[in-house]
Amino acid sequence: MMIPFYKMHGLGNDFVVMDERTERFGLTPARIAALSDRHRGIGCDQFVVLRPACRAGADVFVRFFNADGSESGACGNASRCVADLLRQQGGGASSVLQTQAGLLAARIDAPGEVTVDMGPPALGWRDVPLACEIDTLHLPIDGDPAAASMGNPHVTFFMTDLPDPHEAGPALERHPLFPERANVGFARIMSRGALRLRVWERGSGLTLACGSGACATVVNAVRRGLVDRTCRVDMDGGSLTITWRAADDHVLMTGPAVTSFVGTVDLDGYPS
Ligand SMILES: N[C@H](CCC[C@H](N)C(=O)O)C(=O)O
Repeated sequence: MMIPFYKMHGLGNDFVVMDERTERFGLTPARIAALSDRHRGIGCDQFVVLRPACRAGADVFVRFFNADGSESGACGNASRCVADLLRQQGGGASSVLQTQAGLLAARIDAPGEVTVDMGPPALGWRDVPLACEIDTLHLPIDGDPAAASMGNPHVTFFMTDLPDPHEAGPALERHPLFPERANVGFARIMSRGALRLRVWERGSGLTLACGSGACATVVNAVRRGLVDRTCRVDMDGGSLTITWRAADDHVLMTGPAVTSFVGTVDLDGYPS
């Protein structure tokens, strides 16, 4: 069964996008993980599935899956890519994405430049979620991190020298304090308007960029009084501009979206 897919990326955080708006392809977690494998499959950080929207005002329902097959409520870089894909398919400059974390408004600012309203952060311990009632601004973990949710769990360590995320990332991703695991951000403040970030992502490992991680990191940095509400986030793959808007508590994320290629894959060769 030959199925088309789009290969896309946001700052090198890459995706396979499959469109199930008219037909289902039996995309189980096992099949998604096999397709996401960089040696035996197509290869990607996240696998994105489009479904018909079922909430009023939404243009499409988008589901995000990590390379290990686990599902996430949010994926900022992929959200920008889906918005650009809708534009390529004849949509206008504005679209609304239905996600597990809520409705996201997206706007094409210029070709390949997209702003997504990621909605408000969730800052309570149950929201992240954490395993017990704890102040999310100072977690009882070495390095005194903060935690926040952008529809997915993020823990942020503020440091002067960024470590190799491969060293501490895997254990922190699965720390007992995070019952749904966590995306682990390592951030260095450069000024009131800029920070450097590397993220060990839940279910995918180190990526070149993490959109929801950039949002959560700016939120946590503002909460700590370290940066202003509009901040540039520099990651290995490039930079995003994040604004945590005081007027409505929403977090806006602006950055690129790229279609690398379109392909087809025979799903019969992958486990169901
Ligand atoms: N690994 C994340 C999902 C992808 C997030 C990242 N790629 C982004 O751009 O937000 C999680 O399991 O919550």
